[in-house]
Amino acid sequence: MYVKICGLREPGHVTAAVEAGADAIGFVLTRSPRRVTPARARELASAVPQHILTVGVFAGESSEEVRAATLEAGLRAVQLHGDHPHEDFTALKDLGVTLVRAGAASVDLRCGALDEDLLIVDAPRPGSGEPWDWAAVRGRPAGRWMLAGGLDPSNVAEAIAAARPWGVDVSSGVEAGPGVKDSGLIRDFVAAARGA
Ligand SMILES: O=C(O)c1ccccc1N[C@@H]1O[C@H](COP(=O)(O)O)[C@@H](O)[C@H]1O
Repeated sequence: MYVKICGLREPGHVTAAVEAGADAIGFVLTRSPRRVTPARARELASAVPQHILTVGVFAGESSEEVRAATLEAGLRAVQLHGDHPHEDFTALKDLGVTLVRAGAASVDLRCGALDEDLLIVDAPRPGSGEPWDWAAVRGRPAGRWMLAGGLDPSNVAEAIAAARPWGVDVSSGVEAGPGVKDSGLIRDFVAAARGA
């Protein structure tokens, strides 16, 4: 089970995610209580070993803005939320980073449909921590897609059983309060996802 921990802002929480065995760590570079600057993301990502994917999270920025922030932060993946057209993915191909498309269950759920490398199937409001009907995406074609939206250490095993994803992605569910991560919850989440 591939596990991504998103919205990290403090070095101690990055260390907790690395030590817990996360496969990917996300830095939010768009409007959110978890937003960091590209410079801060670079600083935080410098402590992440090469085998863990560092991801910049965007929602609605232009491909030029995404490109500039990703290069400044030195990240290895770009995650685009919302209705980004195919052209945005095409325009970012030459960055040489992993492209992640994130959208609600109502969008085109075929991974690769817009030339992305990974897909995230999320709640209607990303980063809200609101659970949704995870079982609604069960039976979709197998592929590199992550389930997100309202996951936490106590429900991730149930969500995996319901949706049967390739991976899971969490932000709010490993926080003590809005935008404030909790190292214990990060450890619990990774363990629960891997034990599912
Ligand atoms: O985490 C955020 O603040 C965020 C803001 C804007 C777009 C995406 C964001 N995070 C992504 O949202 C889901 C997780 O949401 P939840 O809080 O666990 O319910 C996941 O895809 C994050 O990468």
